[in-house]
Amino acid sequence: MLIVLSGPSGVGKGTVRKALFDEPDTDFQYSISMTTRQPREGEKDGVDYFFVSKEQFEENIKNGEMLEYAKYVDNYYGTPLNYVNKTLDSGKDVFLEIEVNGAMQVRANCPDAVFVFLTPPDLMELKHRLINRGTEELDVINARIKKAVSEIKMMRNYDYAVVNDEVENAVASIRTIIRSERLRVTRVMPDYEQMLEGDD
Ligand SMILES: Nc1nc2c(ncn2[C@@H]2O[C@H](COP(=O)(O)OP(=O)(O)O)[C@@H](O)[C@H]2O)c(=O)[nH]1
Ligand SMILES: Nc1ncnc2c1ncn2[C@@H]1O[C@H](COP(=O)(O)OP(=O)(O)O)[C@@H](O)[C@H]1O
Repeated sequence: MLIVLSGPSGVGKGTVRKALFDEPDTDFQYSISMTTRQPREGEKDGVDYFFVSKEQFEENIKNGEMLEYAKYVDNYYGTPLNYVNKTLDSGKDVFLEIEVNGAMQVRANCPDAVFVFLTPPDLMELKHRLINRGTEELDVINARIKKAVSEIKMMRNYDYAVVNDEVENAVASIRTIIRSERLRVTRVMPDYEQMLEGDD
C-alpha cells in the first residue's frame, strides 16, 4: 500500500510523520524525497532529503527516475521511483510526504494509494507555526501561506482529512486510517484461485 500525506507548509507534516514513525509498531517505510532547496540547520542529506542541484534534478526527470515531482516556491521536490518500486515489491507499505500537485500525479499513476490531507485548525495558527519554526524569512512565509490557500482547496481530492490540532490526535487518526485501509485491502482481495478450485 502507498500512503500519501499532504498539507500546507507549517501544518505539522514532518512533526506528525516523525511521531508516527517513533511508534514501535510502525511497519511502513518512509520514502526520502529529493529537493533542490538548501538544507536547513540540522537537516542531513539522505535523512531529511536528498539535496541535489537543479541540474541533477532535471537530469533525473529526463531519465524517468521520479515517481512524481513538483516545483514549490522556486524549488523542485520529488519522489525517487526506484526506492518506492523496490520497497513495494518487497511487500512493504510506503509512506510519502509530498505537496498537492505531486500527490495528484501519484493518484493518476497509483489509483489504489491512500491520500490523507493534514489541515491546520485555521490559517492564523498556520502562520504562527511557520513563524515559530523560524526556518524561513517573512517573504517566504507569506509565499507559503498564499500557497496554503490553494492547497487547502485541493483537500476535496483526498480520501481523508485530518486536523492537526494536537500531534497525538493526528497520529492516532492516521494510524486508524491505515489500519482500516489495510482491512479493506485484505477483504476485497480473497484468494480467488483457492475459492474457485472446488467450484466445478
Ligand atoms: N511533490 C512533492 N512534494 C514534496 C516532496 N517532498 C516534500 N514535498 C513538499 O514540498 C513542500 C515544501 O517542503 P519543505 O521545504 O521541506 O517545507 P516544509 O514542508 O514547510 O517543511 C511541502 O509541502 C512538502 O510536503 C516530494 O517528494 N514531492
Ligand atoms: N499540533 C501542533 N500544535 C502546535 N504546534 C505544532 C503542531 N504540529 C507541529 N507544530 C509545530 O509547527 C511547526 C511546523 O511543523 P512542521 O512539522 O515543520 O510542519 P511541515 O512539515 O508541515 O512544514 C513546528 O515548529 C512544529 O513544532
